[in-house]
Amino acid sequence: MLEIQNVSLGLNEDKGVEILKEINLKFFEKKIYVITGPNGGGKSSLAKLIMGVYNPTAGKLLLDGQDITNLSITERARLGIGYAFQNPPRFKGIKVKELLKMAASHNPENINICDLLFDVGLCAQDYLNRDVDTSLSGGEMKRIEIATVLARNLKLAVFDEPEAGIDLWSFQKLAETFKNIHLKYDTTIVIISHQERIMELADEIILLSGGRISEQSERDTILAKILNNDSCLCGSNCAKGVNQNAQCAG
Ligand SMILES: Nc1ncnc2c1ncn2[C@@H]1O[C@H](COP(=O)(O)OP(=O)(O)OP(=O)(O)O)[C@@H](O)[C@H]1O
Repeated sequence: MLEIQNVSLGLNEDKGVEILKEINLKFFEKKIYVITGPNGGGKSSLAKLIMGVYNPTAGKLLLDGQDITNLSITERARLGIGYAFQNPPRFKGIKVKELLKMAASHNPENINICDLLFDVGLCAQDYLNRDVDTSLSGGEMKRIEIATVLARNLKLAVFDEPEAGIDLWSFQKLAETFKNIHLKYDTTIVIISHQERIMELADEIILLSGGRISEQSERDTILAKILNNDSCLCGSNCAKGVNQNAQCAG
């Protein structure tokens, strides 16, 4: 469905510093992919590249065979690629039902906004007329953001650290929400996350470090490696307790 072919991304002025290097990935229909790895590894940059916020300095992106490398965010959104923000924006003066109706405006007959709220664990009666402002808690806002992504009936939805700012209890519910979405909707889901509970939902886990894919495998194989490995994931082979007198390189 979405294919990333040999993509690199340079972000400073002369594009000399590569943040992503020779990335090759294929995302298939109706699967959940979790991208994980150390801070600064390139996860959010990869998400922005899929969205069209960044254009690659080399390589191509194909959606169902169509070259979308140079398409804008809006053009990609029209083709069914969407993104859920780490900190969802609040919209003063807009009610939850209006936000969801706007999101569903391309396929209003097929979307029941009450069902959508139910799917993300919110009671329609309590939330339809709430303002999308700071009166909503972080967890409620995240759920409403996920509901807007679902309302758009996307081919591919990217969620950047959906767990950020969510308390443990709400987090368990959020993980269940993703599970239910996966059962009910055809959307391919790409989640950027550091959380084991989210990684457990994945069909495949992609480990990104130093701008490269250091591993990509089905969930159980890679999860076992991550959880049993006390060496760091940065790709420099630094292991706990080894050579304690070593100076940091560079
Ligand atoms: N606009 C930018 N200009 C210059 N450097 C950038 C820019 N955006 C990101 N970077 C750098 O690129 C690298 C990858 O950043 P990115 O945000 O993609 O990492 P990440 O894996 O999402 O990290 P985290 O887990 O901390 O969210 C980092 O070293 C970051 O400082």
